Amino acid sequence: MTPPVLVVAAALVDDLDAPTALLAARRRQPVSLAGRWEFPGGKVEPGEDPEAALHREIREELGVGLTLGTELPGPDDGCWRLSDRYVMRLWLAAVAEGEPEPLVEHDALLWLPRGEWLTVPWLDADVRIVSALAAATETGDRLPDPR
Ligand SMILES: Nc1nc2c([nH]c(=O)n2[C@H]2C[C@H](O)[C@@H](COP(=O)(O)OP(=O)(O)OP(=O)(O)O)O2)c(=O)[nH]1
Repeated sequence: MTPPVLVVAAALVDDLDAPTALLAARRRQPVSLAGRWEFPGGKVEPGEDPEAALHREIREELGVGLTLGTELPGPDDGCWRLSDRYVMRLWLAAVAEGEPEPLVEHDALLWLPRGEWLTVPWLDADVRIVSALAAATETGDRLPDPR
């Protein structure tokens, strides 16, 4: 069986220590996923370091530099299973440089205030991840430091 492809993505927030706003990105393609919201990111290339891939993808897709925060580990060997073909790793991140714009893969970006993170139609696999992220970043329940 072919091993799943690793996708890396960023939960971009306004403040890594006390996140309130979360950036959602609306896919423009393929048609089957267009109009649904996701965490910006993409596939890790063969031999590529996952964190380097995340910086590359976000630079390509949103035109910004990142400060990476802690990873939100998932229940599938530390990853989040998206489908038979893909698993995802997700990091909290803040914009270090630039202003996010929907350059390539997306046709809209939205900063969602806390309490409204689930109010847009996320890709199916992302719904439980957004819920887990909201729970993990509630005030007083901080994720551990990344390193
Ligand atoms: N980037 C991203 N992909 C997701 C999320 N949730 C989810 O199910 N996926 C799926 C959609 C795609 O089928 C798959 C791969 O992601 P992608 O299409 O963004 O990868 P990519 O940017 O490298 O794509 P491409 O250049 O090859 O077109 O992961 C998510 O939150 N973010």
